[in-house]
Amino acid sequence: MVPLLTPCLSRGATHEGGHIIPASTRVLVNAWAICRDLTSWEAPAEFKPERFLGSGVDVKGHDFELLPSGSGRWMCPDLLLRLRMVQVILVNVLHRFAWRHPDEVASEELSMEKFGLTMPRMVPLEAVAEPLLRDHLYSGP
Ligand code: HEM
Repeated sequence: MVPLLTPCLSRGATHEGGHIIPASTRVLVNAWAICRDLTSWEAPAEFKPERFLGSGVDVKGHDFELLPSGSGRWMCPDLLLRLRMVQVILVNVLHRFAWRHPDEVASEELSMEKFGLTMPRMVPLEAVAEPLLRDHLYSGP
């Protein structure tokens, strides 16, 4: 995740969410804080992908409560490719391997993030992959 979107400069005076933004103001949108806002999300810090089932909220920049790739003219041009790649990679690794963590680890420890330009994990994720298919299906062409 990228916590702060690309800095913008207001061309004219405007107001947003009760705040006055004078002309020529440098504005940083805090996407991290937006997607943890309790007025939009229930238990935002919990990993609950099912919250999106039937919600109509997506990541393509139309829903301002969730902006992992920004929005509008300056949003990330890689978004659509990335959405496809995530599906292809995830389906492949889940189909071919059973995954588990090597040790007993509390789930809170697993989800901790480190702040920066991007937000890497606090503790690197270790995972053990056990093949689910027959051996010859893992060899190259
Ligand atoms: C997980 C991977 C990625 C994430 C989370 C991500 C996220 C973002 C975000 C949040 C922005 C700022 C959008 C805004 O300010 O409204 C951005 C901009 C941008 N991203 Fe990505 N990005 C990713 C991967 C990539 C890749 C692989 C490329 C290139 C191949 C790329 C190219 C760009 C470019 C060129 C911009 C600037 C767009 C502009 O200002 O016109 N991104 N990205």
